[in-house]
Amino acid sequence: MTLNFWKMNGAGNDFVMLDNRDLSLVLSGEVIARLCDRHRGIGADGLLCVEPAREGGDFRMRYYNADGGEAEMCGNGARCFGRFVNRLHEDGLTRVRFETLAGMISAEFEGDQVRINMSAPHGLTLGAVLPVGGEVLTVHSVNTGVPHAVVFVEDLEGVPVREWGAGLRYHEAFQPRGTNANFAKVVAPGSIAIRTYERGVEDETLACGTGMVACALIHHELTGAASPVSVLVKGGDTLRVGFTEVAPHEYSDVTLFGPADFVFQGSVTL
Ligand SMILES: N[C@H](CCC[C@H](N)C(=O)O)C(=O)O
Repeated sequence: MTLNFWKMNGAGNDFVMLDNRDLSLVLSGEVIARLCDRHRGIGADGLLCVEPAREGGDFRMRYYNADGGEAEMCGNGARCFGRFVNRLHEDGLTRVRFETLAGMISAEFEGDQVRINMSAPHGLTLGAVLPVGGEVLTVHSVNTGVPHAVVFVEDLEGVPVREWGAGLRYHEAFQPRGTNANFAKVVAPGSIAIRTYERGVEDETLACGTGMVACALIHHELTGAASPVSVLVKGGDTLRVGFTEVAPHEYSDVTLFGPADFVFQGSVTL
């Protein structure tokens, strides 16, 4: 089997992109993990497939983590997915709606920047006190398409992200599905910096879109910071998270605005 792919990058979170509109590709989790392997494959944090719509969208987005497991949603991946399907239509689209396991997502294009309208966040909780890695952390959580734990710290650079991240990712409080783990610090009101340990990558990534949204919403919850919140990620990009608080701890019109770049095109024969 020969796969023609694009490698794309959303603020440092990187992906293999496949056009499977004819549903001819049937890839096992093992093959996806091999494609994402940084030593034995192309190398990526995840893989996205374009599939035909089933529920009224323009397309269906399938997202798989680097370990080959399917996840409900990927914020950086959704921006790349939007640009990828636009490229498949000779960049003739201005807006695209796509189905995900987390609900309908839409993307609008501004050059190489993309604004996505996220699914409604849910399950927001504040202030759980959890033992992690020999420390006791104050942990907030919210599902922004996938589950996220959020810990605000003073010294972001000093956080043992792999140790604390894995500790939260596998913590009993977040089982059976586990969670992504984010560590954030306030740079200024409405401006935060974050680092993320991603479920299914099982390591820190240079950016996590759903994690940025989770941290921005928690920042608003804790400080009242207005929309949009600027989020500086490990890879050095700053993205914007917009939202409307429609009731206490309830949000609509949640958007994520940032880059989605084509890196290279290729083909692999398996
Ligand atoms: N690793 C996440 C999915 C990808 C999230 C991240 N890459 C993003 O940009 O939102 C999970 O399994 O919940």
